[in-house]
Amino acid sequence: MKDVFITISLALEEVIFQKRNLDQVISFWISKNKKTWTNKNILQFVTILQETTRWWRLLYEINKEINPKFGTLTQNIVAIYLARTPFGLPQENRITTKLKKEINKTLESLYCIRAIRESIPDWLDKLGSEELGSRWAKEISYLNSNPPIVLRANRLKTTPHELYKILTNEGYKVKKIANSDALILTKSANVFKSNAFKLGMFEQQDFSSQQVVPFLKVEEGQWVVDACAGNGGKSLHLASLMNNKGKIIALDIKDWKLKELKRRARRAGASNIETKPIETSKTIKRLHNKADRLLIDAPCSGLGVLKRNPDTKWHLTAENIDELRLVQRQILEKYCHMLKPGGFMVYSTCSILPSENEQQVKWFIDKMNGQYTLEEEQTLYPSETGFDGFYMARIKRGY
Ligand SMILES: C[S@@+](CC[C@H](N)C(=O)[O-])C[C@H]1O[C@@H](n2cnc3c(N)ncnc32)[C@H](O)[C@@H]1O
Repeated sequence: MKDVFITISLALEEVIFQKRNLDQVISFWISKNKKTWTNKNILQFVTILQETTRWWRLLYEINKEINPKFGTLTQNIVAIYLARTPFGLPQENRITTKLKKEINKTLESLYCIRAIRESIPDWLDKLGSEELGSRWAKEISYLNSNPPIVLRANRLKTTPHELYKILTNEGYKVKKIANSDALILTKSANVFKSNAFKLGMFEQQDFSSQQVVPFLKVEEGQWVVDACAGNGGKSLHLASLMNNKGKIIALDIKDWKLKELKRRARRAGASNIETKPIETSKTIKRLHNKADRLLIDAPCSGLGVLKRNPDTKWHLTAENIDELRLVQRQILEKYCHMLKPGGFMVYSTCSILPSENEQQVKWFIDKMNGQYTLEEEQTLYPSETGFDGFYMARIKRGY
C-alpha cells in the first residue's frame, strides 16, 4: 500500500499540475506496475486517483486550513482524502483522532461555498449558474457522483437478452434496461476481461450516449456520415442498428482516432464503416448532397461527462469553451451540405450548456434561411436520468 500511496501522489501531480489526461495517467502507472500490483492494488490506485482528482479543490482548501505534514502537497491531499475513507494508509498512525476532527470541522465551515463544496473552479460555477440558473446546483452535484458502467449489446453479434445470460453465466452481475440495448453492471468488475467482450458482443457506452443514434432515425441500406466520429462509439452503434447494410462514412480530423475506430469495428464485426481523415475542405466537399443521414457529434466542453472525466474540471478554461463554440458553428455551417435534400441530421454534444446546444442550433437554423428546420431537441440532464448529460437536436434539410 505504501508504494501505491506514493504512486497516487505522483500521478495526481501529473493530472493536476502537468495537465495530463487522467485515463492516460491511469493506464501508464498500471502498466508500469503490472508485475507487482495485485488486482486490489489496481482498484485502490484507480479509485483513489479518480476521487482525489474529482475532489481536488475541496481537499486543497481543507489542506490550506489545517496544513498537515505528510509530505508533498499531493501527498497531503491524498492523506486527507484517505482519512475520511475506509482504505487506510501507511501513515495511518499519524492520522490522529484530533486531525480527523479538524478535517471534519473545516469541511463543515467550507460546505456553504458551492464552488468549494462541489469542488469546481469559480469560473465554472459562475458560468453554470449564469446558463442554467437554479438547475445548476442540482446538476453539478449529480456530476460529482460515481458513473454507472453501462454496456450496449452489439446486435451484429447478440441480443440484450442473450448478452445478459452470457455475462451472468460468466459470473458478472448485470441488469437490463427495458426497451433498449443497454445493460448496467450492478457490481464493479472488469467486464473487459469477459469472453463476451473479446467476441465483440458489447461496447461500454453510457445510456445517454446510446440515445443519440436512434434519434437520427437511421434505416438499413442508407448512406450515413458520422462527421466527428472519434474512435467510433457512435459509428459502431450505427453499424449495429443498420445491420451492416448501407454505408457509414466516419470522418474526423484526428487520424489516430479513426485507426482506433477500425480496430474496434473489426472486433464488433462492423463491416460497413469506411474511415476518412479530414485533411482539407475537399474531403467534405466531395461528400456534398451524398448523405441520407448526418451525425455531428460535435467537439464540446464535456461538462455532461464530468462524472467520468473529473480531470476536465482542472484542464478546461472559459477560453477553451469560447473556442469550442466557434468550432461548433463552423462545423454546422460547413458540414450540413453533406446531407441530401430531405435528409436528417443530428447535432449532439455531451454538454448541458445551452450556449453549446440549443443556442448553437438556433443560430444555425436562422443562418440557413429556412433551408433547415428543427424537428425535435432533447437535453438529458444527469439529475433527471442518473446518466451522463447530453443534448441532441434532429434537423431536417428541405428540398
Ligand atoms: C465528442 S467527440 C466524438 C465522439 C465520437 N462520436 C464517439 O461517439 O465516440 C468529438 C470529435 O470531434 C473531432 N473533431 C474536432 N474538430 C473537428 C472538425 N473540425 N471536424 C471533424 N471532427 C472534429 C475530435 O477529434 C473528436 O474526436
